Amino acid sequence: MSELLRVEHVTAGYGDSVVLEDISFSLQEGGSLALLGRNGVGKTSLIVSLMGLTRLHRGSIHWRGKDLLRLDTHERAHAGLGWVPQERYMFPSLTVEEHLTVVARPGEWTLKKVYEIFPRLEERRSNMGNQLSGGEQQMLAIARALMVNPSLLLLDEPMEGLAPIIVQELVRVIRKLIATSGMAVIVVEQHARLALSMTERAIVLDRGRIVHDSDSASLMNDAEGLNRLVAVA
Ligand SMILES: Nc1ncnc2c1ncn2[C@@H]1O[C@H](COP(=O)(O)OP(=O)(O)OP(=O)(O)O)[C@@H](O)[C@H]1O
Repeated sequence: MSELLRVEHVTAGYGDSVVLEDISFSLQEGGSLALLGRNGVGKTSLIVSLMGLTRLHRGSIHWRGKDLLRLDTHERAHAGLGWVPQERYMFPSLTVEEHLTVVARPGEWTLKKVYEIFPRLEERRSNMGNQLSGGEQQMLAIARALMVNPSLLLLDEPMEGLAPIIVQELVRVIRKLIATSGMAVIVVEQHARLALSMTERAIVLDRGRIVHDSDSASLMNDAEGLNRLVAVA
């Protein structure tokens, strides 16, 4: 597998304030990474930095060997970064199906295939964005990102605020995406064990720095370390 993303010594923030310091990691095509850490340590800031929405003070980001920093957010999306933000940004005046078709780009992911993995969205295809439950909105947010046919899916706390049964359903879908789609995934999650169970590798942030980098299975098996790093229940 070849390298998809390489982040080197990235220091970034908002205006003059620095919230990420000296971040380095890489991701292979089709790879999966859990991005963990307590509240406010910089997980979302790292995701939005990949999309070009923070101020980069130092460092470099390469995408398939090319300088990603030269591209604006829109161009990064076109290059294959599929971002599912924490806020789901549904449009009240569009139906489920319209949300999906307006962004569609050619590739493996079609309306039919997206409905296969999210049958609930097919049932709701004519409902408006504001007529969906939180879980359905999250499914639609992921489905919408898939319709763009990204090479990397960035999931920012996809399970947040969802009922356990919906969490189970989403975990099943995300596992399947990671295992079978050839698409790379970075998942930010408060539920550390859940994220570790879905991914190959994990990094943990603390106050804007990477304090742990390993394969997900070994962090999962290190209950004490995991508790120290992310204070899991
Ligand atoms: N738009 C912004 N402008 C200024 N500071 C921000 C902005 N967004 C986040 N921050 C600050 O950056 C730091 C990291 O926040 P971030 O949201 O990246 O952390 P997080 O790990 O994703 O937290 P959470 O789990 O609560 O979402 C925090 O101190 C936060 O206050």
